[in-house]
Amino acid sequence: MSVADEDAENPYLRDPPTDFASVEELSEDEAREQVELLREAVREHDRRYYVESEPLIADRTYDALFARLRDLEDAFGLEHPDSPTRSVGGEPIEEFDTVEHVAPMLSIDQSGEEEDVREFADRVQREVGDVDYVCEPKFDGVSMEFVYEDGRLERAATRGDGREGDDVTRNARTIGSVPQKLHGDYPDFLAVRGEVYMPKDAFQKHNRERIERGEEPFANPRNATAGTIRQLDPAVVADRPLEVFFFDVLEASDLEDSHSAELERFPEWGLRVTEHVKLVDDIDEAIDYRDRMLEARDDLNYEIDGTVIKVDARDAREELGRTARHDRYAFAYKFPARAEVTPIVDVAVQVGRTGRLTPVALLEPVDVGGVTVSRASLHNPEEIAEKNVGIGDTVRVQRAGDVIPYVEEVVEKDGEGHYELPDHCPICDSAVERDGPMAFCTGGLACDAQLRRSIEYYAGDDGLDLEGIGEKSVRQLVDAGLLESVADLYELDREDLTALEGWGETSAENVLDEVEASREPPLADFLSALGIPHVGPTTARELAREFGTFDAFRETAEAEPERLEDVPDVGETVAKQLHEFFTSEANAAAVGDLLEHVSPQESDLESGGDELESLTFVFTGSLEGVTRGEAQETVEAHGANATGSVSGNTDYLVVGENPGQTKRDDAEVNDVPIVDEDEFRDLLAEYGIDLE
Ligand SMILES: NC(=O)c1ccc[n+]([C@@H]2O[C@H](COP(=O)([O-])OP(=O)(O)OC[C@H]3O[C@@H](n4cnc5c(N)ncnc54)[C@H](O)[C@@H]3O)[C@@H](O)[C@H]2O)c1
Repeated sequence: MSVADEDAENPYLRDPPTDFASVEELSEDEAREQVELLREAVREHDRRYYVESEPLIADRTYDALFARLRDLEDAFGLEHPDSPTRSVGGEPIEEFDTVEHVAPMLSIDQSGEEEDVREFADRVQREVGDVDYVCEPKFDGVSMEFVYEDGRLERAATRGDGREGDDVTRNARTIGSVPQKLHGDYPDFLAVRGEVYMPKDAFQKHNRERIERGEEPFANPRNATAGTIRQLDPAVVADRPLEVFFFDVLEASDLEDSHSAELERFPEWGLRVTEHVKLVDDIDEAIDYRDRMLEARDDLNYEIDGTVIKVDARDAREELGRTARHDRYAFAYKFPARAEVTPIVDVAVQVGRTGRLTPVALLEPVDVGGVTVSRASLHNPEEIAEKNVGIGDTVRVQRAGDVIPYVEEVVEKDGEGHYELPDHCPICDSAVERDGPMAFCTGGLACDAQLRRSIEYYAGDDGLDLEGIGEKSVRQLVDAGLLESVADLYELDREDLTALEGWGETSAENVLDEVEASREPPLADFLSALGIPHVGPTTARELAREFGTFDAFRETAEAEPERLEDVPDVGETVAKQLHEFFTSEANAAAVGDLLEHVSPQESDLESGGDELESLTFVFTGSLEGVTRGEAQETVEAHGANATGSVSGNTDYLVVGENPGQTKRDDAEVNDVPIVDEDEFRDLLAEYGIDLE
């Protein structure tokens, strides 16, 4: 990418500005540069949104970037056929067959402003005269093409880039409202467009189950749908409740002469249509329709983000034509973002690494500062009682920085009383105990949630950073009975792993190599990996620096905890936590088991200088001659930071053998230089540092 400063991140990727200087204030060169950055960012946002289903920014922010790009292209004559303003959506993904659509699946021109809707109607009037419009809800789901030949479902595909999409027929067949066979007097060939979605109630239930199983919940029903339809295993899709509304004919061997006439036939053929379709004869009525739907929105069991106004007559549609991106016969009149006040639909309980229970409110999705929020923390039972929050209450939701949203206050009380935590753990059924304002599951590592989280932490960014061991694989390994403690990681063997679904020789080998390479971790990493409350990588580094060996540290923690307070970063609370941790029988046993397999190295954190100060390194894959932990320790000893994940603040990603894909992708997105081991050694040599 051609950015002036190679190390700078594209400013439109994360937290981009949405207020721009007027286009007249830019010189041509500035405009060109901004257009280039915007194109690159919009392409990346499209990929994250359509392909990964994990957008980085809110839709409103994306819309502002897109509009800016279009404005600049128009004002400076910079249109280009490869610009994202000239195409739709994302590329198809590799795992599915790519299929060409029967007819292009375009996007819809859209706005939340009444004056833009009127402008659309004026243009229609100018070009084709008076028309009737069909008004429909704009479903916020995933757009798909369904092809029926002789009444049989032959193919279902995602929109992809509008021309080609992913063939997800096997998944679509598991959706109850997608007929395998049409009824009545259907055309021999029929390609229809429909929107697949997850009903709101099913979404809440599904998210609750995910939270309680310790999985990451989906941000909103649209993401849940997109993530589900792209599952490789149709059984997973069948297990998740999806529905469809059909809303357009893409092509048919026998066409009606209006959209409304076609829609009327859909139910006759078994194609589900929303009951809210309305035929109107002028734009004022279409605007009224949108206002009424805005009021009805919360009563529907599916998400809508506006209404679509479509010219009814087929010949007028044809005459209006299309641009590369959208059909000119339709316009989406979007709803404004929701207010940050919303009802609590349900409460799920999350169990953390230390057994702490966190109640999570499941909300009707609501817009908070441009981000759709569908869950919010209720923190702890004391706070719930204080705020008197219960299921059904309407609450105000807040977000503070990156922290997960929380319920600030009740604005409308639905019933008496407040939510009470269960007295048994939802995962392992052990008794729940209160400790001050908080509640804990007493199951310890016998509780699957605590066990999984401890292992994930040990293997995670703040622990020993074992690539290939993350949330999904830990769940699989625990469910298969292969891990009953953190130490069991060191007992895994090839046969166990390759017998698991989705594991091949290579992935098994990589994980075993990672585990093997972690047998002599730097002391600081080992201390952090134990997951002792309040002891993260920074405190662990200070402790390692102070005590040098694990035994010296443990003895002090057990016998003279007050001495720990001499260490920077350690106060009375942390010293007490450390003492309690090492004097608990269960923890002592768990640490003892680990030490059978692992020998933390003596720390020499003090020995370096500060040559690498202000640099941040991330390592991935295995290096020759040294472990990743040792490489990290070396750069840290010389004043640099070594972190577990790549962000805009990373200076170098050092890539060894079998590197992780996510870190590489993140480095590319953030424009972080990627160096191999030789380059890394050369870089250190420039500072007179030898990697041994
Ligand atoms: N946050 C991000 O990074 C990001 C990235 C890309 C796109 N987006 C968002 O996606 C949207 C643009 O995506 P898009 O091009 O898919 O447009 P869109 O989803 O807003 O509108 C077009 C879609 O509307 C659907 N639709 C629903 N009901 C319909 C009906 N009754 N009739 C016709 N079509 C109907 C169609 O399936 C069609 O695909 C924007 O709102 C944008 O903010 C966000």
